[in-house]
Amino acid sequence: MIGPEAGSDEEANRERGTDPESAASPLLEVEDLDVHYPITKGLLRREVGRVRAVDGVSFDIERGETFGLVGESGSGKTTAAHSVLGLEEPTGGEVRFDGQSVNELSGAALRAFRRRAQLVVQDPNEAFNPRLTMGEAVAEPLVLHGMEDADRRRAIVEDLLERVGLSAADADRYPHEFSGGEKQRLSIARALVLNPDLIVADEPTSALDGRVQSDVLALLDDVRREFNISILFISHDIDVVRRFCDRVAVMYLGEVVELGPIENVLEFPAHPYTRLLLGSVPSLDPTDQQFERPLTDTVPDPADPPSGCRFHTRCSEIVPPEDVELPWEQWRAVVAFRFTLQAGELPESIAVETADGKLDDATVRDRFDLPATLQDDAVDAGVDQAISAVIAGDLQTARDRLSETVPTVCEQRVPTATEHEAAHSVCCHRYDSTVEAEPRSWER
Ligand SMILES: Nc1ncnc2c1ncn2[C@@H]1O[C@H](COP(=O)(O)OP(=O)(O)OP(=O)(O)O)[C@@H](O)[C@H]1O
Repeated sequence: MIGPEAGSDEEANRERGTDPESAASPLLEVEDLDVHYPITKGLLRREVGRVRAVDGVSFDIERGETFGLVGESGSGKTTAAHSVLGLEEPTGGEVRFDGQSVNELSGAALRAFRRRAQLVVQDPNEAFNPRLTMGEAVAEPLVLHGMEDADRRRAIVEDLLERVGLSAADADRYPHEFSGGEKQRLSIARALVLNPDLIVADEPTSALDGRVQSDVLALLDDVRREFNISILFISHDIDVVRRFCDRVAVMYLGEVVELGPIENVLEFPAHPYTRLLLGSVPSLDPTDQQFERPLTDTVPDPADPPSGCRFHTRCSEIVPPEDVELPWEQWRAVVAFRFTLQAGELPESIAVETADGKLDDATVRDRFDLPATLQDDAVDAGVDQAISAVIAGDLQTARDRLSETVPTVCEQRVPTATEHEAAHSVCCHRYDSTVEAEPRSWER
């Protein structure tokens, strides 16, 4: 073993989860996790709202598995990761490690957990004290956990440095003498020194260049295999997750919208948000189909998330009301108009022309790809009124008119997780048998 000596075999087995009873359950279980941050106001710090950074998130991680959490910045990945490590107290739900609730751990059990679950952060420059040699830095957790024998610490550190592709002599060098990639290798060595069962890697390669990124990913993969370590891998980059993870959960505004085996989710993405993330990965193949753009680029504020499906304000697959009869392109143009106005993303030219009193119906239609007449009479009338309101500079009336004209189930009901394929679930109304809408086809 790499780290400090364990006690009895039974204890060691229990700690590493290799006794038959604990090995049967996942190493990590995250159940209905909420982390809400209060928004306060005034001297008395009165709570006026909450940032729902993580909202009802559930997933498991098996022993030796690499599980990815992917989503845009602000989707709640880091907050979820910090709760897994017990660094952030959940507002609701539970994190269980080897069957035990992380937030109820204390004394020896808490110390054991701190040993068994380690964090590797994004920026290796922040991870090391410039005044400590790398040997001292990597050995620090051993000291904190009571290993007094300096020769033994040194032997463990030298062995680890070689395992992560550096040399034993590097133990005597200081952080500034290493490149970013080498420092990230050293962070991994430090995470390994206590013989962990779980490594939480928060964007571990996003501060590194392409080639170095691949080397660090390969190293993480090697140590996972060699030591049967589970990895919770956090990234905004779906392509990195594809190369590295066994399963993935896609997060949007604090919620998991799709979860399943990596090849399944990324080859047959069911959720429009997953499709959007995949579409934003540039393809080397020019014959690849271009994906539909989101309705708007504005990511809503997690302190005030949209009702129903949180993605509906950007979703290019948003479900039309049952009584609306429009060709797909017209429906898409109408909802893009609606949610662009709602997000306040009015094109600058329109804002200027409104102020000058020069805006007319044809210009608004042109900017929003709206035809002169829409095929559905009721929608046509509502859009006419909304355009008149935009020309008059009354955006609130325009928004109200459009939300009355094209209400959608996506804003009215919260979608629940539906089984899409084996072990693959998706939260989208298009997969709900009670909603009159089929999933749209996906081709890459
Ligand atoms: N301590 C805090 N107080 C208030 N809001 C917070 C706090 N920490 C995070 N948030 C908010 O919670 C949301 C989720 O943040 P988080 O850092 O978990 O997202 P992320 O997906 O990891 O994004 P990034 O990749 O940018 O770190 C964001 O809107 C963020 O502003």
